[in-house]
Amino acid sequence: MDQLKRQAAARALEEVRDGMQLGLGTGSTAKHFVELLGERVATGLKVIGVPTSETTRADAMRCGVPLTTLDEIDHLDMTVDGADEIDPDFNLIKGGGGALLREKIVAAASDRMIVIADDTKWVPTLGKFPLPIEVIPFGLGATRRAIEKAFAVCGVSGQMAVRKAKDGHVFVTDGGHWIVDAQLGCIVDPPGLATALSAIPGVVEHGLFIGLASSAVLAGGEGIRVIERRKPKGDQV
Ligand SMILES: O=C(CO)[C@H](O)[C@H](O)COP(=O)(O)O
Repeated sequence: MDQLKRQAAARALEEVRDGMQLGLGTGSTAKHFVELLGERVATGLKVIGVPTSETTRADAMRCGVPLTTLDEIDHLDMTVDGADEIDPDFNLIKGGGGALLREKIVAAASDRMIVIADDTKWVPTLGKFPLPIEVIPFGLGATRRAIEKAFAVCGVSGQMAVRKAKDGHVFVTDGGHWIVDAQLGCIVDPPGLATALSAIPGVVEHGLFIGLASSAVLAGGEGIRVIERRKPKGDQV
């Protein structure tokens, strides 16, 4: 599986051009991209990256990829990031690694978002992977009740759990927030659910990426598939 992830990352690297400003994703697949990009930078490629997490920042620095911020530059040419699920409309679930907030800010600031993944991530319907929802710890009970109401309005339901880190303590995001993972099974209307979750005050961000991904590079046993999204970028929630 790790080999497939690296193959997808290598294919995405072919889209990188000299002088590009790049969003650098988070997760095991995106890490391959950062490592391969570092190898190209070492042989003269000129790019600059904006990392989507402190982990990716550390990886990029280790690999020699020059970094900047969205305060210093006004747009990104392309973001390359992984995903937990991708559906045929290019709706995504992201946030398995807890970086969904910065990932979404960076993707939204990019002209293109290429999703790199092994092909098990390509699914007919989103929802088997628990949906990460980044929340403010204050008033969490009220926020959870509001999320349950949003689920009911959007025709989904399921258990929610505050994410724990490996040491058993609550997982805290780079932004200092918590994550609630929701086991929904099948999300019938991802754009509708995204809109409903975005309207809840205690929700900082959610892992539904709607209208952000432009293409997917999927690596599987039978090779690599590059799938382009037909609709133009811009209907993101
Ligand atoms: O959204 C993410 C992190 O917040 C990751 O891109 C997603 O979890 C996929 O990770 P991996 O490449 O390790 O399977």
